[in-house]
Amino acid sequence: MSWVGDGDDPLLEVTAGGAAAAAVGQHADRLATDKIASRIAAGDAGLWGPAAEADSAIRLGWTGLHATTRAILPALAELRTALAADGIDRVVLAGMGGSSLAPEVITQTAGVPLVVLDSTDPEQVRAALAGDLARTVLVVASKSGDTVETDAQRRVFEAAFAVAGLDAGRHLVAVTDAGSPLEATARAAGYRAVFLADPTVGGRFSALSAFGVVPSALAGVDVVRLLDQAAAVADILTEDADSNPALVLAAAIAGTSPLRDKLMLVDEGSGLIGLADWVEQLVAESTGKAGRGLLPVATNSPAGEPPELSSPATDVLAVRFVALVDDVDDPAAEVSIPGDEVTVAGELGAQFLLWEYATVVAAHLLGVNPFDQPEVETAKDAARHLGAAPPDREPAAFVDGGIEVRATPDLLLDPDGVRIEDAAGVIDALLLSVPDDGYLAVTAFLDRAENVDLAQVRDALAIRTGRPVTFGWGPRFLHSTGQLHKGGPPVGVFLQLTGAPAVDFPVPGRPFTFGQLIAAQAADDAAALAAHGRPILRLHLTDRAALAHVTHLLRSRRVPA
Ligand SMILES: O=P(O)(O)OC[C@H]1O[C@](O)(CO)[C@@H](O)[C@@H]1O
Repeated sequence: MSWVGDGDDPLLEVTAGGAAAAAVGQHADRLATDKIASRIAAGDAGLWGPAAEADSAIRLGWTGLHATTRAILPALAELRTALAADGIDRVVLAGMGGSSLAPEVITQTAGVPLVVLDSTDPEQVRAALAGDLARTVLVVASKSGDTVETDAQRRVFEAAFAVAGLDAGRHLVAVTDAGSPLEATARAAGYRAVFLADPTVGGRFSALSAFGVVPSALAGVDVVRLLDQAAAVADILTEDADSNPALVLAAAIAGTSPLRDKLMLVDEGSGLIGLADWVEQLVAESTGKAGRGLLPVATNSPAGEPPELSSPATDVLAVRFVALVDDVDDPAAEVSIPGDEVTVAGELGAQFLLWEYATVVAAHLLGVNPFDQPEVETAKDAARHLGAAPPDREPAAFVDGGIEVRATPDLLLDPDGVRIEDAAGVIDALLLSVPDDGYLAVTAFLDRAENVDLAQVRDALAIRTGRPVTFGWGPRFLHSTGQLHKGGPPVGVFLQLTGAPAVDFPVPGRPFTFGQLIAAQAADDAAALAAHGRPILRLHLTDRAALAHVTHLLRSRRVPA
C-alpha cells in the first residue's frame, strides 16, 4: 500500500508491503484516532509514560525548528561573508553524534566540502590538522559542551592555530547550549561567533537546528531551501490521519507482529548521501533501551542489495530510500509493493522531520522514552573522568601475527572446550555465537578515511553468519548504536577492532594523548558490553598494516557447517 503525503505533487511518500503493510493497517488508524501527531506538535509530554515526562517536556522543540531556526540565518550569512573576506574557505566540524551527523548528510547531499572530525583516532585528527589552517574555520559543536572527543578536538585546533601564528578566535565558531562549558570557553577565548541552540531539542533531533545549519551554511549549503523542505510538510506530519506519512512509517517499523526489529536501510537512488547514518543514530539511540529497540543496519553494499535481504529472516525489514515519483496519477491510490518492505521518498529537509516524528511515534508504540540515552551517559561520564593513566589494558589472551586477541571467556574455547590459540579460530567462535534472533556489530576504532575498505567486511560477515551485521567507526558509533548495544535487546555479539596509531600526540591541557583516549574508549566499551553479558572479541593490531590480514580472515574463513 502506498501513502502520498499530499496531493498530486508528493513531497513525501511512504509505502509499505507485506508485514509492514499489515502493521500500518493495524496501528495507523488508532494513532490517528488517539491524535498522536497533533499532540506531539502541541508539545504533549504525556505520550511516552510518566517516567519519560521530565525528558519529553523539554525535548519537543524540534517540531518547530523549520520556523524558529530562521532567526539565526542573517547572522550566519554575515559570518559566511566575513570568513570569505578573510580568505577562510575550509570548514572543519568537530562534533559527535547529533552534533555532526546531520551536517555530514546535508553537505554530502549538496555536494559541498565539509571536513567532519568525529573521531579521536590520532591519524584522523592529524589529517584534519594538516589542512591550510590560515584558510580553516573550526566549528566546535556540542550541546552539552563537555563531550570529551569534541573537547579534545577543540583543544588541539586552538593550539595549532596559535602555533601557526594565527589569531585563533578568528578561526573558531561554537554551536552549543546556553550556559554550557563550551559557551563559557568560547566567549573567554574570543571565538568570532557563538551560536546558542534551542535547549528544547536533543542532539539526535537537532538536524534543523543551529547544529545542522551552522556548519552546513558556512560550507556553502542553501539552508533556507532545507528549512523550506521541512516547512512544506510540517502540517501534513501533524495531521491525525491514517495517511500521515509519519504515522505510516512509525507503524511500519515498530508495529509488525512478530516485530521485525532489524531495519535494513538501503539507498536506491534517493540522492540523499549518508541519510542512513543519521537515521541510525536517531532510531537506535531513541528506541534502544529497557531491553527493547529497533536496530538500524546502515548498508553500503557494493552490490546494492545487502546479503540479509536475499532471503530475509522473520525479524528483518527492508527500508529503502528511493527517489520521489513525480507523476503520481492518483494520490489516494494504493500501490502494492513486494515483500516485507518499506520505501521512503522525500527531500532531505522533509525526511529529517518525517523520521523525527516517526521515531517518537515508534517509541510510543514500543513503550520506551525516546529522549534519554542512559547507557551512553555512563560511557560519556567514564570518558570525562579519564585520569592521568587510562584504565589498565586487559592483557591479551594471545598474540597471532601482530594481532593481540582479547575476548570474553566463552569465545576462547572451541566446541570441545579446548582453548583456541589462533585468530581465525576465535573469529569462527565469535561468528558461531550470534543468536538466531541476534546480530553481529563490528566496531572499528580506526581511521574511517584511511581504512575505508574495512567497511566492506560487513557484507562478507552477513553471508557467513546469515544474520544482520552492523559496521560502525569508533568512537562515533558510541553516540549512535552504542545506546542500543547496551540498552536494547541483549542479542548483540561484538567484534572490536583497534590499532596502534603510526602517530600520537597529546591532548593539550589533558593528562593523556589521543591514542590513549581512543584506547580507553574502546576498553571502556568492551568492559561495558561484557558487563551486560555480551560476547565480545577484541582484535588489536600492533601495526595497522595487519588490517589486510584481519580483513582476509573475516572474509575468508568458513564457519564449520
Ligand atoms: O552535542 P553533545 O552534547 O556533544 O553530544 C553529542 C552526542 O552525544 C550524545 O549525547 C550521546 O550519544 C548524543 O545524543 C549527542 O548527539
